[in-house]
Amino acid sequence: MKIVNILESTRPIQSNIRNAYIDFSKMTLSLVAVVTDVIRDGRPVIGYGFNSNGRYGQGALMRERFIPRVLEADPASLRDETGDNLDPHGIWACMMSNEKPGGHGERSVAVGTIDMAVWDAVAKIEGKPLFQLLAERYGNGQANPRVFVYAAGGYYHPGKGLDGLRQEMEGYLARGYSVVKMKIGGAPLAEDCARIEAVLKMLAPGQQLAVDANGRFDLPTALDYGRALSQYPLFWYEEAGDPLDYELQARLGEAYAGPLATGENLFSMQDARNLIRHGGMRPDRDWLQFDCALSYGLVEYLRTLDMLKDHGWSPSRCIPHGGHQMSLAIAAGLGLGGNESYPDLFQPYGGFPDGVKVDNGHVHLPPLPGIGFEGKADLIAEMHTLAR
Ligand SMILES: O=C([O-])CC(=O)C(=O)O
Ligand SMILES: [Mg+2]
Repeated sequence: MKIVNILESTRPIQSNIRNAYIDFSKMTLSLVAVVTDVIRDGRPVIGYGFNSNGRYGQGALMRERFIPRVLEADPASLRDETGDNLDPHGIWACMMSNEKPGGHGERSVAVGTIDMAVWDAVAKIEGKPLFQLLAERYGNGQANPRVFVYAAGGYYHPGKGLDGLRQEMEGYLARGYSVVKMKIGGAPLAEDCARIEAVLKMLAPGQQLAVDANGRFDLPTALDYGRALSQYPLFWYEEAGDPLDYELQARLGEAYAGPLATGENLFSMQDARNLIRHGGMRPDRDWLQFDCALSYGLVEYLRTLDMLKDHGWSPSRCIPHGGHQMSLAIAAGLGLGGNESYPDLFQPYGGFPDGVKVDNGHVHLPPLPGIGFEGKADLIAEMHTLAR
């Protein structure tokens, strides 16, 4: 068996929201299809992938380097030891041939997006859900398809105001989420505190709020916010400072007792390891948000999970950024703490298979072959425009 083609296309996911750092008025992503010559139910098996919001489409890199390397390789070097399926690790090594170490953000999104499509194809060829395949190959053999999810939103939005924020959060809570997240750092501290208090007042026992500064603060501002936020029972305080400022993260962790979260903008095992080595993150309460779709894919994420284990961290402290089904599958297969979701944003890419309901902050993944994209009608329709 072999890969016969890899297609990519840049697709819009723009909206008029804003976080503390960027607006999403021109946001795009790359959609990828890995077409194989394996036939199932009379059709070729095609794996699909896409990158998470926040980093734009990656077509140029894919077309110039990563796709030709795979298509020009000896197909035998990309198969697993059975010869009947692809080897994601071999394909990853092929994509990364003639690439120097370091500088990960330059290519980690392009590689991670193709890697997602490869895993989708591998699980479909095996005829099982990716979460089950992962539990069998890398986990304890037993997947847990019930996964914690939280609702991310609470963006700054022209004319939104406190009423708009409350309405948005009410919608998430009514849909069964128990944790909701909102942006901070895009308004003065006093205004952000008023926004936070407006949401906290709506929460019932067992429901919690997380806040996300998107890397906006210098150390004094991160600490000022930390002092103000410590009066609230927050689920977490996310990405206070620049993602690569491990010293800031460590100083904040000494001053702020509540849970901190970060990692969505760390794009390799080595960067994640620097956070663990130097960022003062606390394995008993903090959260790690590395997103495989931005950071070289699941092949690299497996290395990151190994690194975490070596440093005494449980995979249950990981709740990835991005709100895609790939991380849901990893969470169910390998025991992550849950996954982000954007109930009303970045559609049709985010979310769950049709009919999956959030119940008490959890979803139950249906046993669809692959990552599960075929279970989401609007998403698979978009994917079919690329290849079917
Ligand atoms: O606003 C964004 O860039 C997305 C983000 O930080 C998140 O989902 O945590
Ligand atoms: Mg974030």
